[in-house]
This record gives sequence, C-alpha cells and structure tokens, in this order.
Amino acid sequence: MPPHDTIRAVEWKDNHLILLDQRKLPHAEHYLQLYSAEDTAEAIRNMVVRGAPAIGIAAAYGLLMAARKAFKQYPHDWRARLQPDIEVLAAARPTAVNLHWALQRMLKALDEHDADPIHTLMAVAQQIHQADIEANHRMALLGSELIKPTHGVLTHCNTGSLATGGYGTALGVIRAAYGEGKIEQVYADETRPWWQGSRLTAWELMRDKIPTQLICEGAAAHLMKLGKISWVIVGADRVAANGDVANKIGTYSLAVLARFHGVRFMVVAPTSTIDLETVSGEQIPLEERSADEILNVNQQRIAAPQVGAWNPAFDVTPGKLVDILVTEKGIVLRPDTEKLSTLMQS
Ligand SMILES: CSC[C@@H](O)[C@@H](O)C(=O)COP(=O)(O)O
Repeated sequence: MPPHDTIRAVEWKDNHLILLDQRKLPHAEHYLQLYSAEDTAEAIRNMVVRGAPAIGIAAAYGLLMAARKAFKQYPHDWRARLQPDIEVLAAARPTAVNLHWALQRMLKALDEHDADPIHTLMAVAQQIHQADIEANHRMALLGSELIKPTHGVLTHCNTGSLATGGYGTALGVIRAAYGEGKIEQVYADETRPWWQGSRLTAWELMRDKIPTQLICEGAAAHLMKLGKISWVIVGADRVAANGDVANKIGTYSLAVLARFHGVRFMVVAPTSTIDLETVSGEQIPLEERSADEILNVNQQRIAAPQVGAWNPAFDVTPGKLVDILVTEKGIVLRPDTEKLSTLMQS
C-alpha cells in the first residue's frame, strides 16, 4: 500500500476513539484518546478532527461510546438518556451534513435492530468508516478519468486522508491523476485563517512526493490568467438538492474565477454529503467562527489593536458554476435538482 493510505485521522481501537490532533500538524503527529461523546463533540468543535466525512465518522463513534455508557448505567431507559449526547454531537459543527447523516444512520439502525443495540451501533459505525474509504477510492478513479494531461490543478482547504476515513475526496482525485502521470504540479491555497492548505494538504502531498506549491488565495486569479491550471478541484461540506455547494470559505471565489478564465471546476463529494432535504444553498447553515482566528496567528495578535474581524468558515457556490460533481455513485455534469434526485435514487 502507498504511504498515504497509512494516515488515519480517525481510528477505533480497543473500544475507544483515536484522533490525530490536526491542530498540531505539521509540526507534531500527536494522537488523542477519546472515551466519551462530550469529548468527541469538543474535538469536532475545536478542529482536532475536521473535514466533512471525518467528522461524520467521529460522531458515529461518539454516539457508540455514549450508547455503551447509557446502556450500562441505565439499562431500563438508556435510549432516553442518550438524547443529550446526541444533541451535543449534532450541534458540534453546523455546515457539514455528514455529521447529521452519520447520526441519523446510527439511530435508524437502532430502531430497526433493537435486539443487540451496542453490537448494532458498532457495526454501523465501522461500516460508515469503511464505506467512506471505499467511496474515496471510487471517486478518485472517476474523477481522474476526466482529467487530461495538464500542467497544473488548484485545490482549496484540505480534502485528503485527514478530512475523510482515508485517501481523500478532491485530494484523492489529485493523488490518482498524479499517479497516472496526468498532473505535473499541484497548487494549494494556503486557506486562511486555519491554514488547512499550508499545514495539512501540503503535509499530505509532501508525504506522497507530489510536486506542490502553496499560493495565497489572492493569487488564484493571476494563476488562472497565466494559464497555469486547467482544473480547480475541491470537496464539499454539503451539496443542496439544487446542486449548490457549501465548502470552505473562498471556494465560491475560485468558482467565479474559474468560469471567467475557462478553467473547469470539479467538486468531489460522497453521497453522504448530498442533502436533498435542503432545497438550495440559501438554506445551508454556514458556520461563523471566532474573530480571534483572523486577528491572531499562533496565539499572537497580528492585527492592529481594536480592529474587529468577520470570520465565516464556509461559503456557497451556485450549482451552475460547478462543471462536474464526482460522487461514488457516478459523475454529474452541472448538478441540478433533477439530476441529483436521480443520482440519489440510483
Ligand atoms: C473531504 S473534506 C470537504 C470539506 O469538508 C473541506 O473542503 C472543508 O471545507 C473542511 O473545512 P474544515 O473547516 O477544515 O472542517
């Protein structure tokens, strides 16, 4: 197996959850051991674990730990006792629908198989985890097939092994296409303010020895104008029924720039990220995080005294700016309500 397959940001071992602390990368590879839903929710909120599929997987294991505890302490009314933990997990971050999708899948399985609930939850959590890894590999093949040999591609945020069960969504496509000799150079946005590009994507790509250059988000238009890239390839935190895509702040700017410059725009996301109950991007809850993330770098204030900051963590790219959506069930050109509903029924 190639080295990138060995990174696991989320692991279940000896009945507890192990998370690679992504706040410390790339300087330290430090793993946290978690034993409760509260600690899991806190780890999701604080970005120990991040990326839509990875937080869904972590939440599933969080719910499993909560159920085991409730079942032991309150054998008669353990389901009711579980409710606060479900709510804490669901509220950890608002935008990635994978979190809610994973919790719903766990609860549905409980309703359908109440004979051995803990065993059922364990099996479903592990299945969610494994299915995500398989979906990544499938999407990598499908996405890579679309790429003709090119000088460069641009990606945003981190969508690799760290953001998923393993391998990655957009980064999985980039890995596969690079492996097939179709990409010479990856450009990665540094992704302010949390530096997912500089700290995480660059770390993953350097481990795989894939030629990568970081750019400031502000350099993207110039990069496109110079003809250095033919694709922008990104992930998603939620795809609404009409094809609108919520993803890391800055994704929308890239989509607008790409259309203007004749660069193609690919979104790579498993079907666990598609939310047919959310009609359009306008209804997607977009997380806003603390102004401190912008005002400070490494806990040191860099902004002038007294100035404030607005820190939206996600934006919405209209579906009409998406050239191709790649899912594990297949690809969708210019996603819209009809195409996504057909895809989800397939
Ligand atoms: C496969 S990850 C897709 C998205 O979750 C990713 O692009 C992203 O925006 C992550 O944001 P983050 O705030 O780091 O959780």
